[in-house]
Amino acid sequence: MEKKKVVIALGGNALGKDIEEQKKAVAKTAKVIVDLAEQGLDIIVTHGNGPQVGMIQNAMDNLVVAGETDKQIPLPTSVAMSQGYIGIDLQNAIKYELHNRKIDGKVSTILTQVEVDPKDEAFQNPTKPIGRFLTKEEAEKNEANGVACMEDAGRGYRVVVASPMPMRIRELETIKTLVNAGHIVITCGGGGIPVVSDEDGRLVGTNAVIDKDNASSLLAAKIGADYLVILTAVEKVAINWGKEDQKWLSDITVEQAEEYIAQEQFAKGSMLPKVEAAIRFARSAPGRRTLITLLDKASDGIAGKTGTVIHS
Ligand SMILES: Nc1ncnc2c1ncn2[C@@H]1O[C@H](COP(=O)(O)OP(=O)(O)O)[C@@H](O)[C@H]1O
Ligand SMILES: NC(=O)OP(=O)(O)O
Repeated sequence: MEKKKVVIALGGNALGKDIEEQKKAVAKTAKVIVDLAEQGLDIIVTHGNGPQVGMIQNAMDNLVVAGETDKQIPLPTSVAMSQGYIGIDLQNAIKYELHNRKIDGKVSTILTQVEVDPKDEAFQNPTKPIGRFLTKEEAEKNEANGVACMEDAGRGYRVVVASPMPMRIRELETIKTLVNAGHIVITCGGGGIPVVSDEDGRLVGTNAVIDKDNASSLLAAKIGADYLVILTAVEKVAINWGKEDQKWLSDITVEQAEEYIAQEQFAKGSMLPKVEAAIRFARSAPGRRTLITLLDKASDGIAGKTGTVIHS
């Protein structure tokens, strides 16, 4: 019997806030991933890069400020860098966990390019938070210098960049080949390196950060996954989030999810893209389900004991 395929999308807390924290965080994340692999599931891992890509851009911009170069690093190049350094830590942590459990598993990280539509309206309306949280004063200073900022789900202000919808995963065939060969595959890091096709069919990076949950939903649909698991900083999705009458959701249909979206129950740039990604995945074929929960609760969630499941 064919093994069930699960796409696991890792949020910020699975990676830690800086390079030191990342080393520790991925060790814990790797245990969760290998637990699921041991249940006989084919695992494809994706991850975010919001804090990391902001940090890289900042570091690169500081080189310009320091006069060490006059060339700014394009955002898609920073996305590629984030895929590399997050991917290698994840890959090595999963490999080590497999080794500790005496499992002879294969793990690969794929630098993944994701095509977007250059006419996507998102290029005119930046919504993707990147980098660290800022104070209101820092955000206002950025705005005055032409750097868009936005309040992020009640947690502070952050720089925001364009986040077009992912259209096509260019390395899809490579991903399928490696999954079919039994690899745990790390792909679509940071939503994928955003590219557009030029007139000669060349792929050219474009200034954006694709939402990793949207990219994960597209990937899950295209590789025929059974389950999309979005691991984040909350055990369940809520309505009336942060209010006195907050209510956790365990199991909702896509129609109920759409009603809640219409009521603006989910914050833009954080929970909203997750729920929208889940809806698109559920609609891509019958029986497809998305679980949203905490990293530590992934196994319990897959066993139906916790988390929020969104289905047709
Ligand atoms: N309705 C909601 N229910 C639960 N969490 C919500 C809701 N609206 C906003 N959030 C926030 O969204 C966060 C998850 O989004 P985010 O931090 O962007 O995810 P990621 O883990 O992918 O980095 C939660 O930790 C919570 O603070
Ligand atoms: N690219 C992306 O969606 O990153 P986060 O999940 O860290 O926001």
